[in-house]
Amino acid sequence: MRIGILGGTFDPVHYGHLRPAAEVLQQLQLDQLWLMPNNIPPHKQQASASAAQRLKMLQLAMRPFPQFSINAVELERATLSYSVTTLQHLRQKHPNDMFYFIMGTDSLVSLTSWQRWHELFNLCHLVVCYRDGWQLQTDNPLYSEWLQRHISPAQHLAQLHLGLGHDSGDIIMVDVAPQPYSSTALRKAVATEDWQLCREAVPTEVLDYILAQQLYRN
Ligand SMILES: Nc1ncnc2c1ncn2[C@@H]1O[C@H](COP(=O)(O)OP(=O)(O)OP(=O)(O)O)[C@@H](O)[C@H]1O
Ligand SMILES: O=C(O)c1ccc[n+]([C@@H]2O[C@H](COP(=O)([O-])O)[C@@H](O)[C@H]2O)c1
Repeated sequence: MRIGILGGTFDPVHYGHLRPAAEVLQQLQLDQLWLMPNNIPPHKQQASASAAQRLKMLQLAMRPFPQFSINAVELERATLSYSVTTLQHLRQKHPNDMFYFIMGTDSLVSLTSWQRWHELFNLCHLVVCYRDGWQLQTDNPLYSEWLQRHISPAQHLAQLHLGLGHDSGDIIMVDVAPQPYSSTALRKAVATEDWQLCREAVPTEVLDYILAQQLYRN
């Protein structure tokens, strides 16, 4: 199987996660899409909502997306959620599957600060979705790697069909409809009662849950 993984803190989940993931699933003709909440984000402060609350919000959000499921492997690990550790584990557990790790351009531009980042190219393909305000600059240490590895979804699929593709190592650049939302802006929007932004960016069931649990009020 070919499996897309969107890792994140999801504090809270929003359409900037869900819609690009759905587009990637379709454009790359993937079999499954896993949402993978982290436990201890390596490069961020600890989440404001608990792991159980972030998981519940994901469960509510994914209902309209039948090919989405949640992989909670990082929540079961008490250490920092390094992606390389997770992908090594997943490759061992699913030796016949191919993994596509999905991220926004904000994550791509800081990839060289990730733990053993170069090993990711032996474990999965990276799928990069456009995110407003972020672009890989020529002076980024990743730039030369990107030049060698980047490919469009159509080229990637054509190579697979011809039997010329690889199990891992491509950087697949996917054009997705821009989603100008972030969890940071949404936490602020809840605190300032900007319900218009909340309703636009978060599924109704998730917003109801945020309000019922009194999350992000300060
Ligand atoms: N609006 C968006 N468009 C495209 N990709 C996104 C968007 N929001 C988040 N992502 C991607 O989803 C993944 C998980 O993101 P995360 O859960 O950290 O959300 P976030 O909105 O970036 O959170 P925060 O504002 O707290 O930093 C990351 O790879 C990130 O690049
Ligand atoms: O492995 C790392 O060093 C690493 C550094 C930063 C982020 N990540 C992963 O990238 C995904 C998005 O992270 P974030 O911080 O934007 O929620 C999530 O799965 C993180 O665990 C991983």
